[in-house]
Amino acid sequence: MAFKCAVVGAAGGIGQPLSLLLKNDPLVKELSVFDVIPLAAGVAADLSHINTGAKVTSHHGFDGADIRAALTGCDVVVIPAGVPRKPGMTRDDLFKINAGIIKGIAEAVADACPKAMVCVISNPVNSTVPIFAGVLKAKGCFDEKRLFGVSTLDIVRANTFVAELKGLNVTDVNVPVIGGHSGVTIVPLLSRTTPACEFTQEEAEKLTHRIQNAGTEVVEAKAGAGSATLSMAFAGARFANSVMKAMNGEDITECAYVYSSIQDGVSFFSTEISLGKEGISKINPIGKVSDFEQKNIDIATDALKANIAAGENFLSA
Ligand SMILES: NC(=O)C1=CN([C@@H]2O[C@H](COP(=O)(O)OP(=O)(O)OC[C@H]3O[C@@H](n4cnc5c(N)ncnc54)[C@H](O)[C@@H]3O)[C@@H](O)[C@H]2O)C=CC1
Ligand SMILES: O=C([O-])CC(=O)C(=O)O
Repeated sequence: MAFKCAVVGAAGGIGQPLSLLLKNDPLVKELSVFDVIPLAAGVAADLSHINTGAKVTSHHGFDGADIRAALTGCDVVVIPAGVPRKPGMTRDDLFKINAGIIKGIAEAVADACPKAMVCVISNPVNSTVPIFAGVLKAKGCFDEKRLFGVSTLDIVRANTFVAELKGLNVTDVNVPVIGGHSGVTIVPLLSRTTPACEFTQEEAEKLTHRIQNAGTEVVEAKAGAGSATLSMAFAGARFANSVMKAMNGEDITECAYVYSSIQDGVSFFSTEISLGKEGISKINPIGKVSDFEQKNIDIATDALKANIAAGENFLSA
């Protein structure tokens, strides 16, 4: 079975290559391209000339009716809408603008496609996902199995950096990355790398630091012109494809930042999740970790408490 998939923020740096990758995904039967800016129509016209199966439709505009029309009938909604970082900013500095953007999109999802699988890319993910959940709860349609904060780029990066260091074929490597998606909340579980790898303490510390700061590496390299777009499009398309494969009955495991009671003290956390026809079928426990990783999990949990509270307070203000 193939699905109707929307990209919200489709004219942006991530949105355009993400839409391209989804247009090329055989599991997408219709690609609904949405952005507030009129460029969405041009992106859709461009994509529509590609001879793959997905039919392309497009909507744009600031009127709530436009986004609701784009979302109607969608099975999967992927959201890279909102402002990216510039050098010197943290992801939390984006909260002021992106919190409001995410709230509006969540209201539209609740009205137009409350049963869709929702994949939130917009930063700060640690706070935008709690905001999304809060809006759906208020609208009476929150299904914790269908809301995902996309942290896949952290896994993609960890796999790449470990393969480079250990001389492995990168497509064989899998490093679970748990916690959240910013700075110290990003916790790679190098001890659980497959295929099994040994790391010295120095290697583990250096790799962890690089994975936690990889977003900043790109922000600085782009020198004011934005943050990761191409690697994020790749990661977002991989995650959406995993969700759709699971909707078709395949057993799939991915890490994602979700509503979870796995970690004491926080209501959202990323661990490995099993995906099925109805979204999350199981949230896997953290499992065995090294002392270094446990210390990082504790630091991440403290930081996440504040990020989640910021999201919840935004809605109650
Ligand atoms: N989760 C992750 O791993 C990553 C997240 N990001 C985040 O993704 C977001 C987007 O980044 P870029 O594509 O580089 O930014 P961009 O500025 O190039 O594109 C954002 C797009 O969102 C659109 N937009 C703004 N408000 C909207 C609304 N209410 N509805 C629909 N579209 C709207 C804009 O018109 C623009 O086309 C940023 O918040 C960034 O921090 C970026 C990289 C990785
Ligand atoms: O660093 C940023 O601002 C964008 C992002 O989330 C990433 O690249 O991981």
